[in-house]
Amino acid sequence: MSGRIAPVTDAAEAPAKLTKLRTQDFSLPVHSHGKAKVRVMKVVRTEAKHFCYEYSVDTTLYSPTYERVFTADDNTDLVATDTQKNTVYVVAKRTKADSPEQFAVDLCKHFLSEYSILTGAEALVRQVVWERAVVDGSDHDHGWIKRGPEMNVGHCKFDRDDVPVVTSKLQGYTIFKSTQSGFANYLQDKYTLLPPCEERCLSTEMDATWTYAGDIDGDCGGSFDYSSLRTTVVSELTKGIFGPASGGVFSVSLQATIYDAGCMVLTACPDVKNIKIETPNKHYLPYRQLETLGETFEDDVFTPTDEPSGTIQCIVER
Ligand SMILES: O=c1[nH]c(=O)c2[nH]c(=O)[nH]c2[nH]1
Repeated sequence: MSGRIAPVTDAAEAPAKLTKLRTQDFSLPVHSHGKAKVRVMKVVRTEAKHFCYEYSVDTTLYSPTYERVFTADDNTDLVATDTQKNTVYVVAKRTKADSPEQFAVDLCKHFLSEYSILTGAEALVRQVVWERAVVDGSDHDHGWIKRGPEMNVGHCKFDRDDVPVVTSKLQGYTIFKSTQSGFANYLQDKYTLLPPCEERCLSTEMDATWTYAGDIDGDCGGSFDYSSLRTTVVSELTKGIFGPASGGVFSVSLQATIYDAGCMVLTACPDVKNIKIETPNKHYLPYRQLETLGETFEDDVFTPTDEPSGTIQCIVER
């Protein structure tokens, strides 16, 4: 936005402005407008404890009528992207959402009920994960810590006269296994340098995206408890990758491990229709030069590398 605000002159008096240079019109099959990365922190204060929800929100609005904004210099009834930004704060004030999914549904619902010109609304809500601090073994009532790049993401696409379609994502869930992983029996040819191994470290910055099986209540999208479903999804993924706390589970490949974990999610969560798991395989390479330095490599000193990474992914569906 420019800092200079010129008064809007009466169109009848104003000299005509040159507004287009095109010599031909073409069709406009796709258009939308929205605001990206609106950051908001909502603090909920109860007598016993506080809760905090930090979000970065993208909104997108749809209306075929808005074609005229692109093609005919006509901004009539356009919900400005600045208004969309303000709406994020107003809905944050009013919402009872305790999940990014529910906040996304509430935002879409607000836009559709407020502006009849809209045929659809979309919200992408990325939640920064603040972890309650633990002091002397107890959960702190208002202290928080942020660890790692992890985000909880909720997405809602709500077309008028349809039901909201919600997708959930766990982004940047970064894990490391210091044993119980190997990789062998793969194709060996003249291009292969990697030695097979029965013992290695396994690490990934996982993204998991899941969709829901049943219809969401068209009125408010409130029929799923997204927050507790997410807790179950994350705990099944964690269990699937690491195995039991004592002893773990052996990973033959990242492929086999993420399929196993995906199946566990679908078994534990009947409301989840499918889950996409994306795992860049971050390699911890044995630092074998230790031997040249007079030390012995005993599966203990590694060089962390995340580039290049393997890109292992799958969708597991019921
Ligand atoms: O779990 C793995 N899967 C692969 O496909 C692969 N490829 C590779 O070089 N290392 C690994 N590890």
